Amino acid sequence: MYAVEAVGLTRRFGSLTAVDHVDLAIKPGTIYGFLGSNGSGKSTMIRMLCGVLTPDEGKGSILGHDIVMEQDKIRAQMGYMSQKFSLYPDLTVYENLSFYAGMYSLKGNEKKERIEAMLDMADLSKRKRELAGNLSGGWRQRLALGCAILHRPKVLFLDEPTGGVDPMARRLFWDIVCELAAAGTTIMVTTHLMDEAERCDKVGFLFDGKLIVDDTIANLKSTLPGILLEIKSDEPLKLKKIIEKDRKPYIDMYPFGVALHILADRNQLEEFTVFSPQIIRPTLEDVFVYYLRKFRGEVSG
Ligand SMILES: Nc1ncnc2c1ncn2[C@@H]1O[C@H](COP(=O)(O)OP(=O)(O)OP(=O)(O)O)[C@@H](O)[C@H]1O
Repeated sequence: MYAVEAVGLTRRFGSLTAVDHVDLAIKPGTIYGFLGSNGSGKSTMIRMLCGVLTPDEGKGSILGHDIVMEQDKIRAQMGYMSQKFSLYPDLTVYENLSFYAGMYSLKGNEKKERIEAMLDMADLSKRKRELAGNLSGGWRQRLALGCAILHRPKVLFLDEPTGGVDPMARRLFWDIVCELAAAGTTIMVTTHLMDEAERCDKVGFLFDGKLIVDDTIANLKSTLPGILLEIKSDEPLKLKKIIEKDRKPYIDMYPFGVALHILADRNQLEEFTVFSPQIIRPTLEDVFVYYLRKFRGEVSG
């Protein structure tokens, strides 16, 4: 049984199709990274899976339970941390955890134990009497995670959990996420950051509400066609124009920071020797650029 499954899941807002017939099948214990530019539909997808929004078409299930009809069976097994961490700024760290414990119907010793475990996990024991509103970003984020996993959910949705958090706090957060997954929790997490995506077992890439990539990182990198060349240049756009003018053959070509990346077949390599290219291993960003350009029909080769 899949931990998270969707078949043709669709949601419209007026004439806009925010999520467009998305299929997903995520196995238990997976960290699934959900990527895509602003407005591509990631939050809408997660909000449908969490039962906050009703789909217009398609079906979804969490641990085999229908996301529309069986929310009561899902709620106790699912955690959700939204973009705007839903903490109460006027309550202390402890009171926030206590409030969420109440929402999950945790009582007595179990409630106490779980709150202590979360304070420990988030390294917040010394700050348990501080107001949540006074915590800095990284602490607030870990408190929000603590509130979302108090009840030991089997499936956890994290919607851009590390926005506005410094790199050190991000790393700590991800260490916790990886530990949860190693213990069997299925995690679906949205991010804009490639280093975070690299820590996922599988990634999905949404564009205009459509899922255009859905695979393991290793598979995605190994199925990129041809060989990837990097030509360092302060003016990659100018270099691109020169190569286009020379009508050199390639599969795809695009500026990449202070370089030009060219995907080429092995037998096309010698065409580029004059530019002293390096053969490089594709990054996840190269993979997304390729699939996005292919989806838009912009890949020439
Ligand atoms: N409640 C709503 N009413 C109308 N339009 C909405 C609503 N929620 C989302 N949208 C629109 O649906 C599209 C997808 O939004 P969504 O928030 O799912 O994208 P996203 O990929 O999560 O973006 P971001 O990375 O900025 O969070 C956007 O065009 C957004 O404006």
